[in-house]
Amino acid sequence: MSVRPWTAVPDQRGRRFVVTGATSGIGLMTARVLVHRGAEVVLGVRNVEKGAAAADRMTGPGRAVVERLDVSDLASVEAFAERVGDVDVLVNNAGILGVAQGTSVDGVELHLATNHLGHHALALRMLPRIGDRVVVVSSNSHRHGELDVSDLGWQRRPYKPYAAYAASKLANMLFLLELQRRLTQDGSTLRVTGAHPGSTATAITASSGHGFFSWLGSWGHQLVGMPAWRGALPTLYAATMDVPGNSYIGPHGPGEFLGWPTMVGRSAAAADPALARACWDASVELSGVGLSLR
Ligand SMILES: NC(=O)c1ccc[n+]([C@@H]2O[C@H](COP(=O)([O-])OP(=O)(O)OC[C@H]3O[C@@H](n4cnc5c(N)ncnc54)[C@H](O)[C@@H]3O)[C@@H](O)[C@H]2O)c1
Repeated sequence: MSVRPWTAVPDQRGRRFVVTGATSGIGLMTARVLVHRGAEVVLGVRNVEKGAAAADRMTGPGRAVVERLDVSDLASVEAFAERVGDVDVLVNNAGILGVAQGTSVDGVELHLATNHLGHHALALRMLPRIGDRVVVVSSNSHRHGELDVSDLGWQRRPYKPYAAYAASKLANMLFLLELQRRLTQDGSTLRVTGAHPGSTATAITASSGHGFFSWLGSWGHQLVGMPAWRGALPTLYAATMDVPGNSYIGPHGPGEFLGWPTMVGRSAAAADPALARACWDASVELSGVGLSLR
């Protein structure tokens, strides 16, 4: 398959976005490009000083505003969703990888709480005020993910940081599938799209493990990973181009490293409607937030 180079993010004047985790890496670059193309972008960030410094460096006809958001904390998600107002697009980007076993303030395993559950709650709380679409930033690591909905806290299995990351990224894919299914069933025209950045040299490996192999993996990632502008392209494509709901956009090219945004495949588990429903039900139970379009 030949895929044409794409960097032409359409004019975004008059459009409003939320990007979570916009102080570094792919989220920072996504927000920066959107502001450059004329959008107003709400940066949902844990550290508002860092957010303000990032916003100051964004130039263009658009503008960036900073709002506090700890996506691993369901109370913070609720407060953010109440403050943020109407948007066209929510980009669920914030993420952590390979951290030591731990739980969020709500008692949920940290990868699941940050990468999936907080974003599930955020999207569902904001949905009545979203005009166009929700973008789920997942990863092809979802292919290695196994989601045991009866043991989301890793109580009955030995905890493995990368397995927990992959499971949370599979949960992202299942959320994409199930939210789109429910919206379509309810007659909504809202779209849900997914993105896989490809291997990108960002800070995400900085918090993962401290052993030799973690260090080696992190170092290798920095050495061979794409620059953040390139890793942001699938997200920008999924957020701004006219693609159908449930599209999953990633780089097409040699391995994970180069290539231009296009539709890419997903694992069988990520397309399993029964698993998507089970993940949805478990997430609603943990977060207390379900689907309401009003
Ligand atoms: N870098 C890669 O190779 C790669 C590959 C596939 C998928 N991804 C995905 O891309 C997304 C962005 O990652 P990145 O590589 O830019 O990493 P990064 O570490 O540079 O950025 C992650 C951002 O999320 C924020 N964040 C983390 N926990 C948060 C919380 N509780 N509340 C609010 N913000 C929080 C961080 O502060 C940071 O701004 C993640 O979802 C990741 O899984 C990255």
